[in-house]
Amino acid sequence: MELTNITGLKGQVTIPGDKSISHRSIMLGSIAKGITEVHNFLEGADCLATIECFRKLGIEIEKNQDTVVVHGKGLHGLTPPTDILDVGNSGTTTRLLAGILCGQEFDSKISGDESLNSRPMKRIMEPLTQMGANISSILRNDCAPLYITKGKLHGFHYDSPIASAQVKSCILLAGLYADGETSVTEPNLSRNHTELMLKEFGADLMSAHELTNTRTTASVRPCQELYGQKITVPGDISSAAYFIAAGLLVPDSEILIKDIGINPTRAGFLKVCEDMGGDIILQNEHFCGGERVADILVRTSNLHGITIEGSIIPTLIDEIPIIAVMAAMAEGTTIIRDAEELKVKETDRIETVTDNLKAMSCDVTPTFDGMIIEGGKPLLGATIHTLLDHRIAMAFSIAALVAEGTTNILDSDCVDVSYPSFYDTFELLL
Ligand SMILES: O=C(O)C1=C[C@@H](OP(=O)(O)O)[C@@H](O)[C@H](O)C1
Ligand SMILES: C=C(OP(=O)(O)O)C(=O)O
Repeated sequence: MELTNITGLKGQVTIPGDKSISHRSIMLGSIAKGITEVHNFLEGADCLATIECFRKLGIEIEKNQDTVVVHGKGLHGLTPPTDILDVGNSGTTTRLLAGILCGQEFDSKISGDESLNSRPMKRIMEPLTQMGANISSILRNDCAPLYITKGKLHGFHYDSPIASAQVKSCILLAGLYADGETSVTEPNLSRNHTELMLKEFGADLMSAHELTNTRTTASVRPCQELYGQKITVPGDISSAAYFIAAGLLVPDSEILIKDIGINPTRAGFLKVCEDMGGDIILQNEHFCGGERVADILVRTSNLHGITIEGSIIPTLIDEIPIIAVMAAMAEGTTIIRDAEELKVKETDRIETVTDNLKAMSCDVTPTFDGMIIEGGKPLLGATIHTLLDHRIAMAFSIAALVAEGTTNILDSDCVDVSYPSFYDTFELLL
């Protein structure tokens, strides 16, 4: 995809459904009793992989336009898959599905693409094994393919060394099949979509803000059944982030982005935009199925560098590539630290972000847990090596809109993983 700089992005856009919530709607819908109707489901490759996995586990899932109907068969209604479960590029599918499969009576195997099969799975294998699960890495390298056989899960408390919603959710979902209470404490609060949705489905769950002892513990008790729900998935803040950044950076722009999920455990990006001096206004705030939603009005702004560290990091982890692009255009220095998790995403995002920013003539230094960006110098068009990482493709497409000359985004089709219509949305604003 070749892109050049532009001015004056104007108009109103809606953004496809949230990826994290779409995954969870299929998973919980499948193990709940009765029908779950999901509106504004994200038809990205990752979420479609989740649908295919649950179909292989015997669940009927109908898909028409943006509505998905899941015919849930109850907590113990999944049936043995006849084939390996292919999770494609999706870490979320892998780790949450593994939690559910550890509670089943049958054997299963999970595998994905080359990037997925190189991502760390010890982070779930270790606590699941402590719970009594039988889960192993087939190649004995602590990565997928994973092999799961019947175990006997017992209630368990896990002190997670990392703030990861995938680890937390995996343990809580396994906890639905345990013989007692299961709880997870994380060093900082990660996105709590699993906790919110489990509650909607009738689980006996206490989430972080309700427990007085610590803000970062969630616990679940076994229950008889979950019950199918009607879910409207809010627009994905991680996808909206590219258009918010475009609105802030592209001269003479004003964009209204409708119905975006702004769950505080997820929307750290909005605070960063404000702290950098961005002109952002939230309108029409309301709740939808336990999730906070708003319209976001953004106008071109002069940004300045800031330091981003500590407990905000898990609330914006997927937005760091686009934050880095904003930092390159902002006056002064931006420091990002405590973000070592970036190394184990679809690519090592410390490396892919800093390599590509350097290619665009930005003064950036990678560090062991983040990066230091000296902003304010013009970016120059370049060839961007996405390494098939969707977030890199989208973040550098925005950089291309404000860079001098032409930028060539290699393998730009990888946006299909989380936002197949990404380039079409742009057309609406030109
Ligand atoms: O739970 C989720 O839906 C996700 C959690 C995050 O991963 P970690 O839990 O590994 O940090 C995030 O990076 C990923 O895109 C989606
Ligand atoms: C890291 C991501 O997703 P996952 O871990 O589900 O592959 C992402 O979407 O940026």
